[in-house]
Amino acid sequence: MVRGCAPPEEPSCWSSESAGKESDEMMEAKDGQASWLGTNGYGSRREEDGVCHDDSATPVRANTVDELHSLQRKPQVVEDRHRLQLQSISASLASMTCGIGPKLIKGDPARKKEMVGKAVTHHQHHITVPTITVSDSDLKFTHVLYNLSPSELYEHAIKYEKGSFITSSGALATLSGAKTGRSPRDKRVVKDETTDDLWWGKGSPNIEMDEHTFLINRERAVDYLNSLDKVFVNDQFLNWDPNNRIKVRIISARAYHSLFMHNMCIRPTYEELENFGEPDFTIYNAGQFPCNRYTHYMTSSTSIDINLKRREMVILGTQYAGEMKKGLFSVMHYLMPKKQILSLHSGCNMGRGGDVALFFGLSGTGKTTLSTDRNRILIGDDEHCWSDNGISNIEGGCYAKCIDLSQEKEPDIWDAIKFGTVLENVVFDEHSREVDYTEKSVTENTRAAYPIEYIANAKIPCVGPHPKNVILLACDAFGVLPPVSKLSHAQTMYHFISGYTALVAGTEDGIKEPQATFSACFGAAFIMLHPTRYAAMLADKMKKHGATGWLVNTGWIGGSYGVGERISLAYTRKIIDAIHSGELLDTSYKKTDVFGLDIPRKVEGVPSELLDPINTWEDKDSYKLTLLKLADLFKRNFKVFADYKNGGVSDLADEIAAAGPNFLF
Ligand SMILES: Nc1ncnc2c1ncn2[C@@H]1O[C@H](COP(=O)(O)OP(=O)(O)OP(=O)(O)O)[C@@H](O)[C@H]1O
Ligand SMILES: O=C([O-])CC(=O)C(=O)O
Ligand SMILES: [Ca+2]
Ligand SMILES: [Mn+2]
Repeated sequence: MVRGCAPPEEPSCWSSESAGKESDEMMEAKDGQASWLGTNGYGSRREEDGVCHDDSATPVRANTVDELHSLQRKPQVVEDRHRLQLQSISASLASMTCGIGPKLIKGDPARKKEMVGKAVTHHQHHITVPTITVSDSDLKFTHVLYNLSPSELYEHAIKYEKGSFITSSGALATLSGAKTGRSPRDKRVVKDETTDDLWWGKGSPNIEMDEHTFLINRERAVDYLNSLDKVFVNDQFLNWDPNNRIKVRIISARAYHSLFMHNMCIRPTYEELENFGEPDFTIYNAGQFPCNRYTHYMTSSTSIDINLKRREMVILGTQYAGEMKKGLFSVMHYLMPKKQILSLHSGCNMGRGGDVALFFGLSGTGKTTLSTDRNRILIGDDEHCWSDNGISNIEGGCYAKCIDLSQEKEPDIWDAIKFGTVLENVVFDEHSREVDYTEKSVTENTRAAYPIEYIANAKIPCVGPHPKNVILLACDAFGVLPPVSKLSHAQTMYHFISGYTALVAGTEDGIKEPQATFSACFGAAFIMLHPTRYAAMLADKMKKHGATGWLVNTGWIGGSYGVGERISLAYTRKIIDAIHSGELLDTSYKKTDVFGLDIPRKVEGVPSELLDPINTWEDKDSYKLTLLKLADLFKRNFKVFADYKNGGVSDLADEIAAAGPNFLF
């Protein structure tokens, strides 16, 4: 039995409580034969007719299997507030052209049949919007599956979504469909009178769209969602800082999407949900349905559209769940700086003594891997805010890369992959359901999304004091950046604005092998304002709170990609330990040519010859050429920022530009 509870109309002797009492009595009765025999109550043997009946257990009071099943479930109490929730959801799903929302019923459409003969309205609350019916879609009901639990979402996924399976660890394996990474080229932002301060034009991730086209796509998504039998609705929060938290609503067609967001956003308590009211931002995820390529601004059948004025986002033509996560992150990159709060594409953890470290870096550089650390408390793995009160995580979950995941190297992430976790695009044994993390046959970008409390030493609530160390992670496929260097203030800004890495395969659609990339603020795909605006805020906060900047190369040593190899995670962890402990603050340093980086001569647990990359390259000439090549790429990339006058860091601009590589080519 899932729950030993009876429907409220049944006498209380059917409750689990009295069932428990009965068995106690039976235990007592064991000693005294007299009371054991001849009793007629449940739980005893009757021998009056000379036949020993096998009914020593309490018989079930049900005439059919269906009735028995109905006893399993504790019905939800339905009250007036559910009507308000449904009204709010119907308003969210209102079509622009007819101005009214669909008729909604709360509950699973599959349970309709079971309910026949029962008091359906006890379980399924519905609202109807008074209207003169003009279309067939107005005649139907849409079932709303509101903030379902992981167990319920598992059942929906397994029943209705191809490719959904329970793996041997209990995680839900699922497929994200044709897209296995984000599609930044298909992202659009509505340009209107409220978005003058956004970063537009060359280098910006914000490709413009007009309001009318947005509404066309919105209508397409809403019509699609309303045509379905059922939609999933998640009402959740973003940002653990209670003063700056926002309420988000995600309307989607797949249990996979609903479970993903359940894990990734902050889960409201029962009381918080009672008082949720209207969302601050709504996502319409109609990912299975394409956009119409004849629509203006559309260059493919995928479109991810953000409208800041309407506080809405529409997803068409991609089921990759990361679009929702990172779409909301873009929104936070717009909203938070307006309140002087810096939004960051970074991981964050804290030592037992309260020292906080930020881990910046592009996709695949190690934010999740390195912020998840046995010896430290995890605040978050990917998206944070830095306000006057300190750091807060934006999310309620983590999103780890799984390719080549091993229990030995990443034990905490391994342990987090259990019941409730969404495993995207992994390959598993058909029978044992053991996942093979080395398999890339669906994609290299396999992922696990789990609630943050699945990491044993997570900090709940996910907030912490001002950071002491700011670690910039780069996965340098050229293999010329040192494994670790200490940065001056200007160098920290230079490398933050540059946002260099060698993008690791897969996270962005179409990238199949590492290639050098510059992405301002280590997240150009998500920022909304000009990069210098975020950099100025970071400079200010680091100065004010005395944080030290570090550049850590989690990429190649001993040669470029193809010749050398990626530095071992074990060494990188030793380097990070030395930063946290303060060991690297008082060690001796030497300055490198070209980039002018200060590299330590010694790090506990790491062979010293690794610390200067020239030592690990066999071909020294090739090393020098590669170093100059990378430096040149840095210079070219930085030119657009050095020329930029309106970012608010003009006094700093020269100093920052001078902190980049210096050489004659
Ligand atoms: N030396 C190393 N340091 C860090 N990570 C390493 C190292 N060597 C290999 N890796 C692997 O690189 C990957 C880093 O991915 P991770 O999930 O931490 O990326 P991320 O920065 O969080 O990216 P995203 O923003 O896309 O989530 C992991 O698969 C990790 O096992
Ligand atoms: O958004 C994603 O798909 C994964 C991620 O964290 C990133 O790319 O930074
Ligand atoms: Ca991550
Ligand atoms: Mn990320």
